[in-house]
Amino acid sequence: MESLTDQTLIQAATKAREAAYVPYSHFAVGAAVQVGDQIYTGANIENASYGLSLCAERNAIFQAVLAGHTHLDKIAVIADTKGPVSPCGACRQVMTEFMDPTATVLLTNLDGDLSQNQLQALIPGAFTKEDLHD
Ligand SMILES: O=c1ccn([C@H]2C[C@H](O)[C@@H](CO)O2)c(=O)[nH]1
Ligand SMILES: [Zn+2]
Repeated sequence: MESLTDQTLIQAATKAREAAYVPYSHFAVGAAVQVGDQIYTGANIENASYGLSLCAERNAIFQAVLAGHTHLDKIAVIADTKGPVSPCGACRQVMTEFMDPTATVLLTNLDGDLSQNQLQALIPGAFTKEDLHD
């Protein structure tokens, strides 16, 4: 089995983005999580009560978790932004729960601008379960 390429993961995020429900912001985001040779996808889903909206990244991550995976290898995120899309703080924190600090976060846009990051660079000093209790 050939290993899954970054382009394949980005394509999955791009396809997932088409299902975004964004009647308020009109800002569609797609995300795809890699676990081994499997891919779980998500898009942002908004609500008339704006604060209940959920980002693409968390929808994709939670799909993977619901399928039984709590250790995720990689995530790709795409939106129609000037440069590579920037995940919100909540999503960076949720990535921290299920990905290694050195795991790759691929951020891109519809023009193909791509930034490849280690998660730890996107959320320095992240709060983790190690910070709980003593
Ligand atoms: O990385 C991001 C940034 C924003 N959004 C969503 C939240 C909201 O639905 C819309 C505008 O903020 O985009 C994401 O899904 N991911
Ligand atoms: Zn977010």
